[in-house]
Amino acid sequence: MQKVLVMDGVSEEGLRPLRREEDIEVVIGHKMTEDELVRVIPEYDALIVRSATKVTPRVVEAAANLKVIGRAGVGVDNINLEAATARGILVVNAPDGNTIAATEHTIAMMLALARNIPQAVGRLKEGVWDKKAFLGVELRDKTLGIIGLGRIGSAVAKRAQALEMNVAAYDPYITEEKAAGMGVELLSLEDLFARADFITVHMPKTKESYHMIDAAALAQMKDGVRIINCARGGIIEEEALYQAMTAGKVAGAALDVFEKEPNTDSPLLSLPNFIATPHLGASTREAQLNVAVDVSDEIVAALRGKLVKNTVNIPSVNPQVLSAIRPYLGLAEKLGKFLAQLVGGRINKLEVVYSGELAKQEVASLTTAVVKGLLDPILQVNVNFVNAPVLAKNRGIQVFQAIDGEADGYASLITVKVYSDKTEKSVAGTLFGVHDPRIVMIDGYRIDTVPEGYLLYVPHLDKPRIIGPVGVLIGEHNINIAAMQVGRKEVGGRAVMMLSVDAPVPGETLQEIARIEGVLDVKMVSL
Ligand SMILES: NC(=O)C1=CN([C@@H]2O[C@H](COP(=O)(O)OP(=O)(O)OC[C@H]3O[C@@H](n4cnc5c(N)ncnc54)[C@H](O)[C@@H]3O)[C@@H](O)[C@H]2O)C=CC1
Ligand SMILES: O=C(O)CCC(=O)C(=O)O
Repeated sequence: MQKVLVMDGVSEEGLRPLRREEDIEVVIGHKMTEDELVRVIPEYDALIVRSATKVTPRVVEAAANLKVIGRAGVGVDNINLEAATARGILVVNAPDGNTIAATEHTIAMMLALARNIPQAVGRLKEGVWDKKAFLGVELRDKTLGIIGLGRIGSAVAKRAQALEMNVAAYDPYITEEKAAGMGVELLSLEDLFARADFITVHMPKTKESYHMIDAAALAQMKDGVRIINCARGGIIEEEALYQAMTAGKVAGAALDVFEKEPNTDSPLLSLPNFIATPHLGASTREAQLNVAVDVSDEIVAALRGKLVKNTVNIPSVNPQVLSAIRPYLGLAEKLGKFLAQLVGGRINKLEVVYSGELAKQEVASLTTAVVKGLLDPILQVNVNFVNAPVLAKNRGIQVFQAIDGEADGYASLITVKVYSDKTEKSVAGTLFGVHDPRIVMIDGYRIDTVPEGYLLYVPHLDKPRIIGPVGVLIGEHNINIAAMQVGRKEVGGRAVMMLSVDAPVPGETLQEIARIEGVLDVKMVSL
């Protein structure tokens, strides 16, 4: 039975995909301190959170059985990705389900800001009919500056255009053509600050975006600018915003998010032209159902080892690419595992070259599979697709990936070369048909070996009275030889013998084989 802990009031209805799995137990958690979460987390295989629960390094460290963390929403800044990745815990999110909710909230905040709606409602509820105090501004013909033109930013742009606003954006990661296709002018940040009457931010909180709107940025803006943040607290420096509002530089601001949440004592809340909501951007019935269903589907897939679409800490692979590379994943991992057992010394470099049909695919996941295979026999920790690249980096192993059109007559070929401080070794593999993996080259020697079970690798000199004695020694230990191939480049030169055996050959037999005249080395490999 796998256990999933669901925090932060994720929609119960949306948990249906999890609830219908008989071998998955869903536990609804109440609000917990970090210490409480640290205490209970070892029991769980999966954790689902919104933004309230902080998945800190301590929580991750304690999570002995955790395989996946699901964020029922977009932003994952409450999850320590570095710690999760190092522990091999997959992090997934639900990036599409609340786009419209956050977009509509942004538009609602902009309109509320322009027409002082929250303040007017407050006065009326106090019994004051005050028409004069709440003179607003129109949106038509005003310039809206959007910082971050992703899912929500573009949906905001579309709605602002319907309100007859001029829409400009700053987003260093999208092309001018893409923005132009939305009828949005892409500007530098300075130009956006200089031109916008309203500014709304829609990017994640990163090192780059943290306090992006600070005193210096505010000083570059138009007098009377209005600012909205329905993305993440911390993008706007709140103290600087407070100063700019009291100085009259900023005519109004609307925040759905604060640097510290919950937040009920921000000085901003005392300003009459400041409005705020308690992180309600995603709080619609529809969005909460969408994100809960999406994240539940992802958790089920992750626990079953199936394709997960919205991975945050490993590259997502689109389904078409995945179906092309999936048959090679096992082979790639075995090539790494094979070399790990052949190469001696401290590994410092790995090269993976893809040829033939595979050279046309996105092969990053195959390289991760090779790294996983290479590290698995070496490390004590659990190596998986999430932590393999980090573990390689931490051990100083440089990983290079290249493509080469020539597949040496095969439909596709994966060639892996490993360098250590003592030696270098290479192996190449292919698939015959769809399900038939083969090692076809070792150190440039042609061979044809099924990468499975126990393999004996014996480089030797190409001369009589070597193959026979090796076979006899193995037979004397009652170990059956299932297959044997020899590869050589020239008669009488060096050659490679590969034997598939039905059981591991004991150490003393390996030593006896090594003593046969002409045998250069002997290694037992288990795949
Ligand atoms: N208030 C709420 O309840 C909600 C908040 N959000 C937040 O909204 C934000 C945006 O979400 P999506 O549009 O779905 O994300 P997205 O990933 O589709 O778009 C983000 C955009 O920001 C751009 N960007 C990244 N760094 C930037 C920088 N330094 N300067 C300018 N642009 C930058 C990216 O190129 C991308 O186009 C996220 O932080 C998310 O957490 C999302 C949903 C609900
Ligand atoms: O779950 C929520 O209410 C917040 C959603 C959010 O901030 C996000 O999806 O990034």
